[in-house]
Amino acid sequence: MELSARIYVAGHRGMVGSALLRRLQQTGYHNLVVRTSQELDLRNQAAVEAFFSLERPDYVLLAAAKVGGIVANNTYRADFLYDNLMIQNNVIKQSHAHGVRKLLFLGSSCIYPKLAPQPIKEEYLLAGPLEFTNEPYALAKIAGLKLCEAYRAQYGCNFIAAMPTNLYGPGDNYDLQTSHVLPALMRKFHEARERNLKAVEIWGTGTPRREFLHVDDLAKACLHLMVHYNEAEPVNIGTGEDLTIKDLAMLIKEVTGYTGAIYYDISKPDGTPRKLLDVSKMQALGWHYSIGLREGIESVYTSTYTQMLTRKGSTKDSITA
Ligand SMILES: NC(=O)c1ccc[n+]([C@@H]2O[C@H](COP(=O)([O-])OP(=O)(O)OC[C@H]3O[C@@H](n4cnc5c(N)ncnc54)[C@H](OP(=O)(O)O)[C@@H]3O)[C@@H](O)[C@H]2O)c1
Ligand SMILES: C[C@@H]1O[C@H](OP(=O)(O)OP(=O)(O)OC[C@H]2O[C@@H](n3cnc4c(=O)[nH]c(N)nc43)[C@H](O)[C@@H]2O)[C@@H](O)[C@H](O)[C@@H]1O
Repeated sequence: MELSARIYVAGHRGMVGSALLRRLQQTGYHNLVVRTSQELDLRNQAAVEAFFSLERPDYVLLAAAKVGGIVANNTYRADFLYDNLMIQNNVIKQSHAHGVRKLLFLGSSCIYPKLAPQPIKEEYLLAGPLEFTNEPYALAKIAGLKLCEAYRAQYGCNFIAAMPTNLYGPGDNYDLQTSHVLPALMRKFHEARERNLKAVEIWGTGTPRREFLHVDDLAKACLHLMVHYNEAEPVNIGTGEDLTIKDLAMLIKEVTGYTGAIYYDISKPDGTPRKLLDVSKMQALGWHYSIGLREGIESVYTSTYTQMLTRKGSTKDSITA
């Protein structure tokens, strides 16, 4: 990608989109195209066509989606399926219609079967039933990666698909009902310490295992793929290491300095028992993560906590959002 190329970052205000924007700017790309969802609702087919006709980007990074944790996915099942299908169908189709040279589609590790062999290889896709709680979202993401594959087969489009593991970092969602586990526990432990609460509630049994990648590492991986990868098959992006939710809670409890008790609400779903990605394909392409989990959690907590103290950043960044 030439530094002068017109690059559209869809979802630039999100956790991933903003990390992509930071990385592109740090790398010297200066012809970047962005729109908020208020300026351009990507579910609106005519509006997306008009946008592409006006802006004619050379490259597209598709990081716009309806995203949330296990309870949000299981609550807003129709919205997670419909919104994500509409967003990706419109952006991928208009990217073809307007001659975009390369598009990166972001899926998720939840596309794989609930009980896939671990670590999960890309070829395990569709080899078994999905996890119920996020099946709508997973089906949308599978449709997105298949649509990229189909445009490549039929029209020769260079549309590639990355499957990131669970992510965290600046700009994460801290709403306790819709967020993912890591930001949720960071907020819960922080507020419990601030309010001197006796105990913190963890959802589920604490036994599921999860892999976590800092979003700045993901952004580097995405740009690496934009430069070095031109194949149809999706590529897993992760650390190749996981831990139990219980151990994650212990780590976040230690980082936040909370000293109270923990209890488990087993009425909440555990979801997939484990979804550790096989990251050998990405390693073969010459990329490896660099931000360790403890280091990443400490840096996110410190920066978010400082922002909250100085009342900076959008409410989304604030622990008390
Ligand atoms: N977070 C994770 O753990 C994780 C893991 C694997 C994969 N991913 C993937 O990474 C991508 C980004 O996730 P994220 O965590 O960055 O999510 P996020 O923080 O919620 O950001 C999502 C972005 O999508 C935009 N958006 C949503 N609906 C839209 C619409 N109708 N029209 C236009 N824009 C819309 C939002 O724009 P506004 O801010 O302007 O409203 C927002 O900036 C998604 O494809 C997700 O599936 C995320
Ligand atoms: C990457 C994302 O993975 C998501 O699955 P998934 O990791 O289970 O989503 P999370 O919401 O991160 O939950 C991971 C695990 O953490 C447990 N957990 C414990 N305490 C909490 C809490 O306070 N909040 C949350 N949110 N979880 C909590 C939760 O029950 C589950 O077993 C998919 O739903 C998305 O679609 C996406 O694919």
